[in-house]
Amino acid sequence: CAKKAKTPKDSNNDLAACRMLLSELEAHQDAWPFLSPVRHKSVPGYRKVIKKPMDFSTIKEKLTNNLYLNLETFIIDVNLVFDNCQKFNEDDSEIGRAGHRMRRFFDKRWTELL
Ligand SMILES: Cn1cc(C(=O)NCCCNC(=O)c2ccc(F)cc2)ccc1=O
Repeated sequence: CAKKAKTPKDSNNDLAACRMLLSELEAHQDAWPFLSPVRHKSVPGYRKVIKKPMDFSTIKEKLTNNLYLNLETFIIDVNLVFDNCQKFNEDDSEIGRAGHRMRRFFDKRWTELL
């Protein structure tokens, strides 16, 4: 089917949805490893292994500075947080488990928006 043209209203709705989703992520009890950038000085190997660090505070900053074109580009950054977490942490670790729980929560919430 033909792509629906994006109106300014659609973009504003996307922006509101991103803000809402981000605030729910930040409020989640398992969000603590993702609230601020990983301090690579105190996490050996992180800077070498993770090429594109991302965290919820950086996403919030990008949202505030209008750097997300739409819901899709926002979801790409949120998934980057969880992909980085899976890459660097064992599944059976505190932070690894938190990452899996947060990804499951996020997938459920944004699909409820569609
Ligand atoms: C995603 N990731 C995070 C870490 C990591 O060490 N992250 C900081 C944990 C310590 N930070 C807290 O405990 C905290 C932070 C904010 C807050 F509001 C309450 C508690 C290491 C590897 C990795 O892949």
